[in-house]
Amino acid sequence: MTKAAENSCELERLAQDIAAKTKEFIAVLHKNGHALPSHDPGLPRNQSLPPAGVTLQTNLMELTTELQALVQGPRLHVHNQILAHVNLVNLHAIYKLKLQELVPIDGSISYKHLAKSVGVGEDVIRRIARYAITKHIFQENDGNYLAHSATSKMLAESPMMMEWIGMVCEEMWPAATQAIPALMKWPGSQEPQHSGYAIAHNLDTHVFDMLVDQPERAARFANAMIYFNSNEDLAPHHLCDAFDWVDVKQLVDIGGSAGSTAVALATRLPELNIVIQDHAVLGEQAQRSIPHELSDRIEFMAHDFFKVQPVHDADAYHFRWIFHDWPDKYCVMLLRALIPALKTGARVIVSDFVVPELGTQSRYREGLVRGFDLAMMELFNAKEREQRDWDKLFCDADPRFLFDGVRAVAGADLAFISAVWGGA
Ligand SMILES: C[S@@+](CC[C@H](N)C(=O)[O-])C[C@H]1O[C@@H](n2cnc3c(N)ncnc32)[C@H](O)[C@@H]1O
Repeated sequence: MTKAAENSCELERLAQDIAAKTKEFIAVLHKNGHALPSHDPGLPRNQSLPPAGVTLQTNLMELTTELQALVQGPRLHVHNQILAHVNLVNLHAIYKLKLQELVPIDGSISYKHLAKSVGVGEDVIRRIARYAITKHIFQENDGNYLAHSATSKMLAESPMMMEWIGMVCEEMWPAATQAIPALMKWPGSQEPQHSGYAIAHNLDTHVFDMLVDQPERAARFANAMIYFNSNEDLAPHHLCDAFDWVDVKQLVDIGGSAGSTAVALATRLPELNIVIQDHAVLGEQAQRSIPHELSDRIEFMAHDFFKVQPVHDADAYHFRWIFHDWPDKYCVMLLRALIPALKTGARVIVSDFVVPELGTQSRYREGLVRGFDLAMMELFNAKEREQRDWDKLFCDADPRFLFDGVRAVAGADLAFISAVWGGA
């Protein structure tokens, strides 16, 4: 078979698979009483799909991404990736001008009125809105009025997602433009301040050390984490299914931010007591997020995780999305800071991505994790790690950490990596 014939077979195979999976997806939605996907803002959203629906959704994303790449051909495929950067210009405008809030939930607003409210020219507002409309964000009525689509309505009703958008547009995006200059300026560096973020924001410390003195930016970072954690595939409660918790009565959640993980664990594990440790600046936000009925089992403690661990003899010490913020040298320091507090058999758990070996998952799924990897590079000169990197980190920190492998939980994007303290 010629190469051209093979490609046409590949296209047809993808199209047939897409048609078959779409049918299955619709059947699952019907079976579970869900509305079919639509851009209509009047239809229900946030339908939590059953596991079969989530799998089909992922399959369809994988297949349609592959179909698009083939149909576009190499030139258009790259061309469209480059053009996509203006999506951030558009989302930044929506965030900054609060357009999602100004458009009434059940009505519309004229461009003229909108322009007056935000103090920007009507022509500019119309251009921003009309680009957004091409991405299914907002819809236009009668040529002069802006109304919600399903997506813009979701933005209006998701303040934490808007915080994430603001964080990406104002903190990460400038950093992204400096990521490669940083690599070239400090080749092979193991210092977190040798990053695109540091150049873009004129910093000589780690991002989190800067945030200590900037409560508003710190709160936006924490809110972005709350948004992430509210997505089922990244929800902290999956950790409950990774281990047998019978013997775990006390856990320290190190770098636990405003407490999403602590609340999720304490809700499902009624015997568990949790200490959240983070910078003092997050204490108030954490106190607010702990429900009254859990307040006798969760406490917040201000603690710098590079200093010696003050909570001795806990059954488990947990780091969620901490190690990927730091180069290896600092991860080893984090583990060593625990040692004086550890009793024999204490478990150290890390909830983080594990980068799959190249080609062992779909390009779509592998691309998501490798995207985080580059984001960690731009922000902190840090990285996501493969399984062997995790093993090595524990080993480099101290051979008495007995690496206990990586656990996966169905439906969870993060993996659960752990080691047991074998020292006396
Ligand atoms: C990416 S966030 C992860 C938050 C949380 N574990 C989660 O999964 O939602 C990293 C956290 O580490 C905290 N952090 C950074 N440096 C720290 C330090 N030296 N001591 C304690 N916490 C720190 C930050 O304040 C932030 O809450």
